[in-house]
Amino acid sequence: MQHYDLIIIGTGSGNSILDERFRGLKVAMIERGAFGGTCLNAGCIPTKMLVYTADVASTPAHSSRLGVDETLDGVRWAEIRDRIFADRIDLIAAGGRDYRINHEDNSHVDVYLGTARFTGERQVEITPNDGGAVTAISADQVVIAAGSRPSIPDIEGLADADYLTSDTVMRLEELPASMTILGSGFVAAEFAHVFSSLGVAVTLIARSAALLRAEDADISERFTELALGSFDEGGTQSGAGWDVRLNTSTRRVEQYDGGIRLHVDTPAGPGTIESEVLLVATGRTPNTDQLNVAAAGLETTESGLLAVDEYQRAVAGGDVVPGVWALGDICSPYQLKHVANHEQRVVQHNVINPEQLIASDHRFVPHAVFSAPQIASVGLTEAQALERGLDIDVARQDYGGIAYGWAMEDSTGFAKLIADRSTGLLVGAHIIGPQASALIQPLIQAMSFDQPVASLARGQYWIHPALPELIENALLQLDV
Ligand SMILES: Cc1cc2nc3c(=O)[nH]c(=O)nc-3n(C[C@H](O)[C@H](O)[C@H](O)COP(=O)(O)OP(=O)(O)OC[C@H]3O[C@@H](n4cnc5c(N)ncnc54)[C@H](O)[C@@H]3O)c2cc1C
Ligand SMILES: NC(=O)c1ccc[n+]([C@@H]2O[C@H](COP(=O)([O-])OP(=O)(O)OC[C@H]3O[C@@H](n4cnc5c(N)ncnc54)[C@H](O)[C@@H]3O)[C@@H](O)[C@H]2O)c1
Repeated sequence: MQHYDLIIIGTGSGNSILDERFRGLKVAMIERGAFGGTCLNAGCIPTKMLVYTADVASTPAHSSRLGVDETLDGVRWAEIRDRIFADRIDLIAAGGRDYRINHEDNSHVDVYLGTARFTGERQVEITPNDGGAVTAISADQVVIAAGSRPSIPDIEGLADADYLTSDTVMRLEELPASMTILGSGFVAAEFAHVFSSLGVAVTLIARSAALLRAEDADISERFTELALGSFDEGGTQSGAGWDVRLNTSTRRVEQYDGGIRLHVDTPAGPGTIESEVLLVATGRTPNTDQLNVAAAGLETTESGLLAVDEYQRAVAGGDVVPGVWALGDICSPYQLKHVANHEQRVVQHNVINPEQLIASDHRFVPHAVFSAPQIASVGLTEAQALERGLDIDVARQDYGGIAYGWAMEDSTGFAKLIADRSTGLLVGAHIIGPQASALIQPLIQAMSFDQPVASLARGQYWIHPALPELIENALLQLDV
């Protein structure tokens, strides 16, 4: 059995571990799919390239409020798709693979294109993609960066239906006339915006009474109102145009010639929903179940995440499993690329500095949902802060109350800040509206560096009359 200093399973965030400090190590890198993993090939990057395109395509729907009448003359799907994949992403993935396999920088690296599975402690067998013979290898250290995959609910008929997931929907040959999206989380919210803006009739199915239920309740409520199209104060940022079915559970899925039929239970009774395609967007499952982790003496949590400590070391039965590290979606409940990147830097440091371990910082993990409108969030929701018994003050500032918000005629967006009276520090920030993902950054910074609300608000200039005045005005309302 070939022995290595280091095995890395997965080339998403795992691909960034190797730098010049690893040149002295003999490394095996294993990848069963496209180089670069989910973010590059089927996640953050292509979705945001589509979201920006959708933002542009949807401006005519909103421009008349400014006295500008626009029309959308057409959408060239094949061109949009190929600009993203054929012209950019697929080239980067192929280039990354070629670099690891052929470049002299990587003469210390063996790349195995196949599926890894543990057979013992730090022992792995690889089934090659090309059908060749299974290879067994071992190493002193193993980094598990094998990510997650779309989870498919156990609904009668679904497994036999020709459904789409985030892995396949972006590469469709043609735009469908209609699409049902099962789920109401991140993926559903982003693709509903993308495909409805490109002219697809989108039906969104939510099991509960609100979309994006994990957000602060005010944010989830506003997003749901807008998606339903029932917000009537101008409704200019509305994602309306989606057919939103709340409190709806799916009993059975049936494929028919030309489409897919869902048999659903709704508050009004049983019914059916038909569309040309079905996108399943019901969460992601960590890939631990496919790795035979028990054979390596590794443990998983109830939700299937690989158990790790704050240094990203695998743990089992409360003890550290020597020489095994993990990062990203395989072990992280956040399932976000910036978290995977952070954990990758921690693992990278710790593998080569075993005497000076550094810990991951998960104190203030932000996220953004790139839908219509955008949402961004960091820290506690109001309900979580109250549950913790914090003495909080809450401020809410509308985009419509600041100069740039007037310029945009925004009547639906707002920022909600939550601060702890006992410390004068922010504990949560939530924004719904244009550029939310960019506007939230100074608040993440303040929380990460313990900057009090008062000095954040008045210890710096805020450019007038720019959009960040939304944040300045919200901060000034806080009585902490
Ligand atoms: C549609 C979508 C949009 C997203 N948008 C965002 C966003 O805007 N912002 C954000 O922060 N996050 C976003 N995410 C989440 C983000 O993509 C992930 O959190 C991130 O890519 C996880 O990185 P990772 O390195 O842990 O795993 P991955 O990038 O998934 O890498 C794991 C790699 O391991 C390989 N692998 C798995 N099992 C094996 C095996 N047994 N043998 C060999 N190889 C194996 C896989 O093929 C894969 O290449 C999005 C996700 C999706 C699905
Ligand atoms: N902008 C971003 O950062 C971004 C974008 C896309 C995805 N992601 C990451 O990918 C992960 C996966 O996204 P997602 O939207 O698939 O998951 P999610 O956890 O955000 O949402 C899952 C949705 O599916 C529903 N659901 C679960 N089981 C169901 C069932 N049996 N029947 C019907 N509905 C069901 C849930 O109620 C929820 O609405 C996210 O958690 C996120 O971390 C991030």
